[in-house]
Amino acid sequence: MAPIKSSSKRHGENVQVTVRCRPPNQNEYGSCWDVQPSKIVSTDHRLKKQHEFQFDHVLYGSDNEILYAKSISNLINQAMEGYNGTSAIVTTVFAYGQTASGKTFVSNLTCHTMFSLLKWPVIVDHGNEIEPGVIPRSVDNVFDFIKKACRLEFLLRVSYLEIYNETIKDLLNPSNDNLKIHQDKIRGVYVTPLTEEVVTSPEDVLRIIERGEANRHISSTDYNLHSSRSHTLFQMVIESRERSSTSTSLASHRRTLTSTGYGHHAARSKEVVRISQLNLIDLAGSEKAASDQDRRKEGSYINKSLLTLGTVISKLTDSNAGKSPSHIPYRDSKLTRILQTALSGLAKVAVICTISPSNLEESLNTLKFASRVKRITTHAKNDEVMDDKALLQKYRTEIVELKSKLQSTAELLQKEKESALIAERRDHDQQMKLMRNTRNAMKERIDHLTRLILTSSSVVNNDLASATATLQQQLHDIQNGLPSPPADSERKHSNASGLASTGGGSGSTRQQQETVELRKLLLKATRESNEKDQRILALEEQLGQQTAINAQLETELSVTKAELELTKQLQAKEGGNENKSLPPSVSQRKQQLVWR
Ligand SMILES: Nc1ncnc2c1ncn2[C@@H]1O[C@H](COP(=O)(O)OP(=O)(O)OP(=O)(O)O)[C@@H](O)[C@H]1O
Repeated sequence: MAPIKSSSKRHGENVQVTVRCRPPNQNEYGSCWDVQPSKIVSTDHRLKKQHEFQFDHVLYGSDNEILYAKSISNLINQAMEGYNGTSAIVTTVFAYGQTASGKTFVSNLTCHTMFSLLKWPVIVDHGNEIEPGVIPRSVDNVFDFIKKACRLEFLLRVSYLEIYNETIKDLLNPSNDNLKIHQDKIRGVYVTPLTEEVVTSPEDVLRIIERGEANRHISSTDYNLHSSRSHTLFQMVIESRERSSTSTSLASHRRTLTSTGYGHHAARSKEVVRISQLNLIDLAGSEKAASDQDRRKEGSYINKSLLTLGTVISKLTDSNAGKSPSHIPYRDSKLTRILQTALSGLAKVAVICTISPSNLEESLNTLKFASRVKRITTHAKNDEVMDDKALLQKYRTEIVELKSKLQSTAELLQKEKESALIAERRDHDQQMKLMRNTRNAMKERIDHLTRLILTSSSVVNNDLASATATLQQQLHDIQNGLPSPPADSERKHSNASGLASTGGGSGSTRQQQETVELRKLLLKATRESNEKDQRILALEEQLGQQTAINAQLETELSVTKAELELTKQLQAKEGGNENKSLPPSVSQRKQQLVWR
């Protein structure tokens, strides 16, 4: 992916070097060094001559706050805002020194102290009281900066790797233990495939470091109880851009997409995403041969890569001093290859060299290394990148696109909802109509069936209903002064009784007559019905009595049969006449049964 726009400005400056001499531990007595604010002088008479070195800062003791404030803080702020207030840079901080001289104490990556470090207490680490080191302070600084930078927006991603025995391992994904180094014009030298995690709080960062620390090679050696057996690189990529370009409105998005190019400066500058890189490196320390075989093997890899680092620094110093440029062996070790961008002068670099107070020879080597590094001139490259690799830009674009999609989806959804409501209402109406029709049909069917089933009361009701209807009709006719036609019942009754309708009598008289006749009919029907009911009741009672008698007879019959059987058996024994021997009760019962 080619960058849309990248601009570079160069400002030459020396690497910033700080030397810190740690206090003696319980096995050490006194110090071979006289430490002054920016100068360190050897005081040991074993040396043939006195050595004196000048650095940006020379410190003694354990105060990490002063070390951070003097050597690092400024650099981190520059990384965040872009120095000269215009652009972003690559910043590399590394700690260099012999084993057990205090490099890890400076960077302070000890995982079990990480979370308490955020609260800035005095921590006890391996029995020593320590303060938070460069890494937690830098993380805090980064987030403090973001809090105050109202006109900018940021996106931070971090990675964490180690170089152990010349293989590169992803500390955030330990199964990825043979990472490769690549280089291109846009990204410079980079390691791949390396896990990068987007972070949004200091806690996020420290949690990630803690995860990485758990996978790092740390062992006990002859010189240090918790010795780093690998070089580690903690990297934070800081993307930033002007907040005015964060407008995520659809209109502005469309303007951006349809813009014919980025030629117009104002329009272009709004879209610029600056990418800074902050590299915090904790080197393993040079050491003499260890007694343990594994430690010896690790030590030889550590020493070899540090030696290559020394050679690279020497060659760089030579070329900076105007001597004919020679081949710089960056590729001779993974460490120098990874540091190539920083060491070749395209970064702002701060080196913290640590020395032990009593180790003369090793400390002298460290100080010589430090003074060589001090002579290197770097040219921090200001990258203004409009590249679709910039996550910030990518995420913003995605947000705008998603918002636009969300809006159209919401509109579509609303329309769908409305048409669904209309359709639903239509369906509902149809269903209601259908149900109403079904209900009516059912009602009609019930009425019809009810009418078909005749009962005494239904018949009486029918008669009453038709009589009532006739009466109502007649009443209606009377009220309207119309001659009322004779009712069916009346006609029947008249025919039956031989009376002929005169047709000339007054309406009310005829009406009264008809009413009387009807009443008679009703009374007769009711009487008949009552009589029938009574007859039925009497018959039911009779039936009940008969059933009871039958039951009694059944019982008696079975008793008699038993008695008969008994008698027969007795007769058979006695050999006598049947009639003669029948008991009187049995003969009587026989007669009763016959009679019944
Ligand atoms: N400035 C200091 N003040 C007090 N104690 C210190 C200081 N620097 C280092 N120490 C202590 O010295 C011991 C060794 O320090 P540290 O582990 O940081 O050394 P190192 O250079 O990282 O060693 P290695 O290269 O073996 O990892 C630790 O116990 C540490 O607490």
